[in-house]
Amino acid sequence: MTDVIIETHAPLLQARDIVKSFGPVKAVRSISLDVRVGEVLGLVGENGAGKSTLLSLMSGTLAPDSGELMFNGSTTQFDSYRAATESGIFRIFQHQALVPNMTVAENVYLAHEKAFTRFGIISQRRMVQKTQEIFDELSVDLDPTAELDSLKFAERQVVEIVRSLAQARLLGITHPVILHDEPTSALSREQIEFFFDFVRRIKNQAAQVFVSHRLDEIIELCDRMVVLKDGTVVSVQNDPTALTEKEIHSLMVGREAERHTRAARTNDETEPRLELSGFTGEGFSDISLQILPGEVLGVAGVVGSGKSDLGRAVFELGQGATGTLKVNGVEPARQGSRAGIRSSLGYVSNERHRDGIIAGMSVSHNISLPEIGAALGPVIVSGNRETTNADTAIKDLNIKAPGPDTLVGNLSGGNQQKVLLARWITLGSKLLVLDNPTNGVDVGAKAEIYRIIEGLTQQGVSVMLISDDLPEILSMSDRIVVMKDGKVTSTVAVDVTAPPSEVDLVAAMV
Ligand SMILES: Nc1ncnc2c1ncn2[C@@H]1O[C@H](COP(=O)(O)OP(=O)(O)OP(=O)(O)O)[C@@H](O)[C@H]1O
Repeated sequence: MTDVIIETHAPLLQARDIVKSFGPVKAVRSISLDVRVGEVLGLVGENGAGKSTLLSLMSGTLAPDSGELMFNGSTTQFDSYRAATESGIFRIFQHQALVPNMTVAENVYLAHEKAFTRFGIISQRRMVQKTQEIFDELSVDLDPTAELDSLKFAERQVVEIVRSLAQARLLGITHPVILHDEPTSALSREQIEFFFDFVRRIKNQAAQVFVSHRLDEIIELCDRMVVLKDGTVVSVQNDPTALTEKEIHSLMVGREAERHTRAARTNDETEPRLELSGFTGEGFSDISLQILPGEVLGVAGVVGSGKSDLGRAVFELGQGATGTLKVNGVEPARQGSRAGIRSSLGYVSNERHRDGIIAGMSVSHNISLPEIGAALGPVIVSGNRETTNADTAIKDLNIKAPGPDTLVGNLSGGNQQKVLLARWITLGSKLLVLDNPTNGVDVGAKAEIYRIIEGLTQQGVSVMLISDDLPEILSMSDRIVVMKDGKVTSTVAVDVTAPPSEVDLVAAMV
């Protein structure tokens, strides 16, 4: 950790009584808050509490219905994200806005090449030099000439933040506002340390807001914390370290989170639901494992260990892979994901935006998609059944949506994730491959999802739970396989009364 002497500053960005509704949904009801240079302000709240809407209002993607934004002491109105960045407000998303096959320096000055152009020629040398200067100043040990692709995810995130600082300087702005929107959800613990260290190091350079569902991270990183509930600020805490996760959660919802404890597997069927032997494909090799009916097999490993590749390959029934894959004792034809669905497999990917959700479709259509997608011929899903299924899912998974016809793109991130899970539950899949299924889901909803998974396993559903969330994998799994460099390096049986510690699991992972 780097020690930084923090200077105190006047508020850089202020929201005053800001209000935003979407039709009947009051996403933000009269919120006022200050963001200051020298601090990281944590923003927490349940799924749908209004965090993303507030960030969109502060960064010009949404206009408030009423209320005002003050930047540097003057009332401001940004009519686009571009206008906000030109004033020095940057939002950093989980899905990085970087260009993979360009160099680090080119990414840092993306869309600002003009500053390095003379007589129509871009001076790469000056761009690299400027990037190196800023890296030196911020003690960033990265090569400006490296291709972005060669960097780890957390390093790319640092490049994105440096870009905000560098571009602000080009525009003559001394202190930008940096809005970190759930930046850690795709990071391993080691990468989180690296990222946090950098965020702390730039405290005096920018005013930073940090949104996360991981309350331990809020306690670890943030100097102040604002708790949102139903679009209002319900609490401002000047020292989050004085609180426990449980206390923060009770501020968020008005009750304390229950820690999930699981009953041991009761199913006594012995024919494996899934059996892999010598299973080899892109990103993993020689995998041998079994999952029994009603069993949760946790798959742990650092980012890049091959666990996500393995999960996807199982769902695709080993298309393009070698070795044995059996579902219920039979080797199915390796025909990809549609055939996987027909073999009663369900899959939640860790990239909900890339291969999960269809934002422009309703909740009910999103839920019935696999049924339609997997069919060999035309299929009729009655509108009534679709609506009933969606109504049930909304109730069971506590999806915050006005109704089954709501477009999924209009739901908060965590609620979109619940819609993805609902697909497979509705379809009655017997083997669920879940890759970080509670990514972006709040603590309360997580407990609901765990209860649902447990209910499914009691009905004989098997689960391959791939997760970077160690408490999740430890509390949900009957057995855990640990992967490293594409191979299974150990298998741990979990005794529900005395599960292994996180430290033991991490030691096996690295
Ligand atoms: N474009 C939109 N159209 C309609 N409703 C919307 C839209 N964007 C957000 N909402 C609604 O506004 C409310 C607040 O959503 P928001 O995305 O701000 O929550 P959040 O706190 O960021 O949640 P999460 O933690 O799940 O990301 C939710 O009820 C959501 O469904």
